[in-house]
Amino acid sequence: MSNIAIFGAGSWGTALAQSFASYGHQVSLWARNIDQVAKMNDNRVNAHYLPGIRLHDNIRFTADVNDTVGVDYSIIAVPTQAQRQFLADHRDRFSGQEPLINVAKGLEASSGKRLSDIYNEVLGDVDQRYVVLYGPSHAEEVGRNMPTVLVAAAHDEALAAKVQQDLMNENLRLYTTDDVTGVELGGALKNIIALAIGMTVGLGYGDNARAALMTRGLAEITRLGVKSGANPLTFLGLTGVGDLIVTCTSGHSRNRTAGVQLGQGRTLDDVLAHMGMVVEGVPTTRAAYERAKELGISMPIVSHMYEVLFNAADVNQAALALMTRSGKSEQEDYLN
Ligand SMILES: NC(=O)c1ccc[n+]([C@@H]2O[C@H](COP(=O)([O-])OP(=O)(O)OC[C@H]3O[C@@H](n4cnc5c(N)ncnc54)[C@H](O)[C@@H]3O)[C@@H](O)[C@H]2O)c1
Ligand SMILES: O=P(O)(O)OC[C@H](O)CO
Repeated sequence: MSNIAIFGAGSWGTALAQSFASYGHQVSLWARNIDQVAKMNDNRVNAHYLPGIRLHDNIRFTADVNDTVGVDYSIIAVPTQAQRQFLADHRDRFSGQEPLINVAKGLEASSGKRLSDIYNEVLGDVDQRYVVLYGPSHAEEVGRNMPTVLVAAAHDEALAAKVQQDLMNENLRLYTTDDVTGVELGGALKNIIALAIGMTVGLGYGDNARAALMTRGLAEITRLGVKSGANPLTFLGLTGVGDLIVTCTSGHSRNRTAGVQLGQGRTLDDVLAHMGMVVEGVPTTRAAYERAKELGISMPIVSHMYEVLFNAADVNQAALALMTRSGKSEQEDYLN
């Protein structure tokens, strides 16, 4: 059994802590907020982020990162836009040898960078320690040990295999891959499509529109991914199609929920102010839009989402513009 530190006691960090602790691992769950740590210690519940679940006795709570030195794995569940500062603030803590498992999904809005790039920039070359653990997974289910299947991606295939061997349990099956780029892009970009799907729900569109958006959204994700060096097959796997399906169809999805509210006519500021949880698709839309421009690739859904989110474009007009683009061959432009 492993000693695991999890940084970020939001819904995802807490759910993973519960899953690992339930199967015998010792988990230290770090939160930046001392009051939250005190409450979790007293009540063994994360009332805001994962209500209704009694947290396992193998989890200890701390607000001190240095209280977690010497663990076998560090898992970072801090939201994407906060990770650069978080790593920089605690650079010494992360200068050890243990694998660093990132579970946040997104691209940095200010730079368009993937999280593996940010880790290398802030901590030095950590490619041989870096793992990304993604796949179709909502905290509300993982926290209840409901069957879930993820992918551990690492440049070092032996490391991915070790994570699989050490952390897999009967309700959390892990596959491995060395396609870090593909996994990171699939997990980040699906959030934009979930926002778009939510908007169609809010607007009262039907199932046909949602199936089309998921399918053509996957084409855009694959196009950006392959241009960035990813394996196209990754986007047919758990961190591509799999994550797209769960986020676009589940009532648990934060991005889809935010999209529904936008489709109902609420403003972005209002929606984000009342979500109470991170909506990674919003900053990632900005990053993906800029990346697509840089790489010279066509991402029409992402472009219209950018206009709707950041330039107050009308969402019905955006849908009409997508529907009335010039006729295309389905496969011809798939990767261009
Ligand atoms: N919730 C899920 O089901 C789920 C599943 C898979 C992946 N993820 C990913 O995990 C990441 C976290 O998502 P979440 O759902 O737990 O978010 P959340 O909104 O539930 O929680 C975010 C947590 O991060 C903390 N935080 C915010 N800014 C911080 C900072 N500057 N420094 C340190 N801590 C900070 C908050 O206090 C909170 O504890 C996201 O990238 C998300 O895409 C979430
Ligand atoms: O579906 P969301 O928007 O809550 O995102 C959470 C996870 O990334 C789903 O795998």
